[in-house]
Amino acid sequence: MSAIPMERPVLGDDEAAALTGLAARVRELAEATVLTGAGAAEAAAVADEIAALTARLTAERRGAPPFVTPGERRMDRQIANPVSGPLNPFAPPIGLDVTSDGVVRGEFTLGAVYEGPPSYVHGGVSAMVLDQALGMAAAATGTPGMTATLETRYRRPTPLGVPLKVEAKASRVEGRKVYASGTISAPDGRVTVEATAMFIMPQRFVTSEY
Ligand SMILES: CCCCCCCC/C=C\CCCCCCCC(=O)SCCNC(=O)CCNC(=O)[C@H](O)C(C)(C)COP(=O)(O)OP(=O)(O)OC[C@H]1O[C@@H](n2cnc3c(N)ncnc32)[C@H](O)[C@@H]1OP(=O)(O)O
Repeated sequence: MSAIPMERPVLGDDEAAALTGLAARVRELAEATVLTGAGAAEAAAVADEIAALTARLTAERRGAPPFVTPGERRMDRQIANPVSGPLNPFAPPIGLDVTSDGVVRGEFTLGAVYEGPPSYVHGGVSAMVLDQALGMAAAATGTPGMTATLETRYRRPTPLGVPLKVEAKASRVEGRKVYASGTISAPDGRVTVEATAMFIMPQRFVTSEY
């Protein structure tokens, strides 16, 4: 049971492009917010202006994030995904490609809003990125599933503000279970985080068209 309904409006190209542009500006706003030295009075004034903008957007409010018509991959319809979704200001967003042999790859840079230990990426953010990449690798086998287990091993701190790579691949499928592994690596090629995961296609989805 979720408070957000399953049914989704599907955006046309123009609206998806406009909302993607809006999300990009909000992403910049989030970074500007954590880095600004504007001072108390200016910060309060900007907060009032942003509240007015939020009210404008909320005037026409959907009950759930919209989808787009997917291309080749059904998983691409979730344009508001918090890792890869260009419509989601919380997402970096990370473009994740799936090769014909099922390897998921992406390059990305994480800024100050994702900081955990000073100057390094928050471990939960790394886990989220890996969950998405490994989940897509699992889905590429033809058996998409929910994360049942996700184990992360943080080998070295992951630096902010430099180009990182994520890579993932499924290793085996056992009925409704898919096992996958992957890494995040730093610009020097050294792995900073390793992950293994198991995804399970819920029984209720086995006969559905998902
Ligand atoms: C059609 C697919 C629909 C999914 C769509 C996903 C989108 C894919 C598309 C695009 C990829 C994008 C990538 C996304 C990446 C991010 C994904 C997430 O963040 S998912 C959110 C976090 N995960 C949860 O919230 C799960 C919560 N848990 C559950 O819903 C259930 O527990 C679930 C589905 C994991 C299993 O439920 P059961 O009812 O289907 O499974 P039972 O029949 O009880 O068990 C089957 C077997 O699995 C084992 N099992 C079940 N849960 C386990 C667990 N957590 N750990 C280990 N084993 C487990 C059981 O022991 C059993 O094993 P034995 O067959 O008897 O050997």
